[in-house]
Amino acid sequence: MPSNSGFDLALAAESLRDDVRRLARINATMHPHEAEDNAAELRRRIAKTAKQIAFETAPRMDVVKDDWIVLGSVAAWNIFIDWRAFDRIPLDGYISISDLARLLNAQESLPEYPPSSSPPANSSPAPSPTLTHSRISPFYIGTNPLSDTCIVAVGNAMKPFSQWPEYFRAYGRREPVGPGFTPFSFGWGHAPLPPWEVKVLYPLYASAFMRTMRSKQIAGGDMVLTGEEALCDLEWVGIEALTMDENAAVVVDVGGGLGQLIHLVLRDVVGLLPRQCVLQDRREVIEEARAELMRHGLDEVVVMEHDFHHEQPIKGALVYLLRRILCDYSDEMATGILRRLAEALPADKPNARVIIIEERLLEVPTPENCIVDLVMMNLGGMLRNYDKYREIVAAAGLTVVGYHIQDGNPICAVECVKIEGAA
Ligand SMILES: C[S@@+](CC[C@H](N)C(=O)[O-])C[C@H]1O[C@@H](n2cnc3c(N)ncnc32)[C@H](O)[C@@H]1O
Repeated sequence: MPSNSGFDLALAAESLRDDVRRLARINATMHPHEAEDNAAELRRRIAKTAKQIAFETAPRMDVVKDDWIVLGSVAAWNIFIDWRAFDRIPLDGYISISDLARLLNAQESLPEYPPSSSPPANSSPAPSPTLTHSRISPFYIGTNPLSDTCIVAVGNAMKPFSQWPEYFRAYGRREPVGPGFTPFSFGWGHAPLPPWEVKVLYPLYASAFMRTMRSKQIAGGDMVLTGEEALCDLEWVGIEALTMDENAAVVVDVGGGLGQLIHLVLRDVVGLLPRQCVLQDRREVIEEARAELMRHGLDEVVVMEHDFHHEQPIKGALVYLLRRILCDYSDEMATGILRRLAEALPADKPNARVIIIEERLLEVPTPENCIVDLVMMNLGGMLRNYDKYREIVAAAGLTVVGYHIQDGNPICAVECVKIEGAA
């Protein structure tokens, strides 16, 4: 019967039952470890329907309380990650709470409140109280790239979120424009500083953040850059690079982090030489970026310190890449960054361009897309759609010549060239 919200409980329950049977049939044909990573869409649908049913049927107070439990659970896995407690739990066994407490140098009563995602297994043959891994908690082990993403989810999202009431009381009910006085800076106790200056004060957090940028598991982390599968096919860049001086700057990755995108560009774009690529970033990132590129045999990539709010020192490159940069900034600041690149584009290469690659604001935002947008607001930025890109790009003296999106992928690539006659 449909509820007040239009949700048809009986229909949902039937489709849940059918999907669960489908999954059980798939699981039956596979080894449990294989089955875990299979049928992702089906699993997602089951979980979503089950959550909807729970939301529509549970006593209303329980739904409210569930959110409180989530808050506690986040606090628990956050401290377990910080103390590397997950790393101490054997993958195929258990650890007693007292042994864990001893290894963590913590009072025994503290790890007695385990993150809810790692409940002690009922079938554990160990004397209680013990902890075992759940199917999720190995993701929180320090060597797993997802654990860095969890650290960043707390630092960029939960910490500022929890201070929103004070933030908006102090600065008014409007979106931040940056660079300082962002919810992120406020949440970390350094309101006047821009977020990147705050991160410098917390080197462990800053390195966890840089590692997440390298992660292939976050949106846009693993991109194909040529051919039919590419979001934005850069094959032409390699062809053109062959006609250019071997030491000319062809591709400049502005705010390129540890070189994760340059690495993919050089993997895919045939004809482009490492020495024709430039990676620019902040001072504290550059040394690590150089070491990282050397580790991948890309020591000929030119690595330089540069602040993208200032004049671009490399003039006349064929492509300036801005991946996951503009979404951190308000329209005014993003326009400033683009204008520096518009000024650097060569007048004699009409196909030279700035390419923006980052998550876009979806027409029908998914819950994940909404959260990313809110996290960007914490930093003083936002997600944008085609119209919003067109506005900031035009304000910078550029025009959009390509807007590339793919079904089921929130990342977009925006290709921009200089408006003829623009200074
Ligand atoms: C969100 S990360 C994106 C990194 C990389 N472009 C990617 O997509 O993986 C933002 C990058 O911009 C760099 N950054 C921040 N402010 C900068 C500035 N003013 N000038 C140059 N780089 C900056 C950061 O150090 C970081 O590497």
